[in-house]
Amino acid sequence: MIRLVGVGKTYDDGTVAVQELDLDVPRGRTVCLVGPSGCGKSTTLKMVNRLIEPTQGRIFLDGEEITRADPVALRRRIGYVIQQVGLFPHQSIRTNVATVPSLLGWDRKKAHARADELMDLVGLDPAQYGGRYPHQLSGGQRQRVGVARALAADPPVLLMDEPFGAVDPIVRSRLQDEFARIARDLDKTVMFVTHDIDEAIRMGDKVAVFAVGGRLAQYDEPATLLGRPADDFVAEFVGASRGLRRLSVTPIEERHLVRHDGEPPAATLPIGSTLEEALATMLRQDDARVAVTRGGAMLGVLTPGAVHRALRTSIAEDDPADGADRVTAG
Ligand SMILES: Nc1ncnc2c1ncn2[C@@H]1O[C@H](COP(=O)(O)OP(=O)(O)OP(=O)(O)O)[C@@H](O)[C@H]1O
Repeated sequence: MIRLVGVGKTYDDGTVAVQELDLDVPRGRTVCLVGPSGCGKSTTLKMVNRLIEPTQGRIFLDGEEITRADPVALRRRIGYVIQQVGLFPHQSIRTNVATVPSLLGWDRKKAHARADELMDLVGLDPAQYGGRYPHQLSGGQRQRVGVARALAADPPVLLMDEPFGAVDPIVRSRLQDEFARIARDLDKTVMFVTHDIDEAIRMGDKVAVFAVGGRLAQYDEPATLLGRPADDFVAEFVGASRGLRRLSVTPIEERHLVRHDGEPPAATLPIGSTLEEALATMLRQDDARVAVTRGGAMLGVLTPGAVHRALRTSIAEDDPADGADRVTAG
């Protein structure tokens, strides 16, 4: 859907922000660009909607080279969400969300109906918030408005630059979950910039790790990134606790389950849920076991020991040097 081929950007003062970048963002998927400050993430994003022109290489959207496209028409196909949401302070939330439909010439009633529908989608009651002004909302609510506004013209592509950077961790985690659901339900192709590896792993179907100087250090699915970092830089960036981070990307499989005798546990999860969900379920109750089901039928039981073994096995399978021989059954 979005394809960068040999893309580079050297600013006028000689700063090399991005080097020889090849990146393919598949349709309907979310790709997170992550890396330390100044490594060229935002520059990359802005080259896709032509806020910045590359000095090298070519960028394609749906097979069409974007440098040949009219920038205004291009931006209608690409929603853009940034951290400082940039809402119009003297316009109501409803009017803010309806900005793009109004620019596209929709009549006011239709544009406002669309705005209400989108406010609902991002979890803001239009009756309660539609008439308010931006300063009457919390930071998290403003971010939701930013997402709603970017979705208003129903663009197939969304570019998001640290959209949830300015809100507290709890609100942030809710926004991440809700946005992931919306992107999936609406089948959006998303490029998402963050400097937070946890956010990248949580949101990305694939994650591109950038090193300073705009070099792409690794481009892989989250589990591969955690299991097999391409080099020391990536290993350090994903961090020493990458074993823990695997919890959220490792699905429960049948081989992880133990047989149960007697009374089955009350808590259940469908097979394919993550080990993180299993652990969270265990922590919510006194019984530390979870029944794992497929189509309502129980396949077996997950215990804390089984979660530990599953995690150790998955680390070992990816990186035999990291303890394969120490994983024991039982
Ligand atoms: N207009 C500009 N002129 C010169 N250098 C620039 C310009 N804009 C950005 N840069 C430089 O390009 C490099 C990449 O910047 P960019 O904003 O893409 O990084 P980033 O990875 O998004 O950083 P952050 O996480 O801090 O937002 C940085 O060294 C930055 O100082």
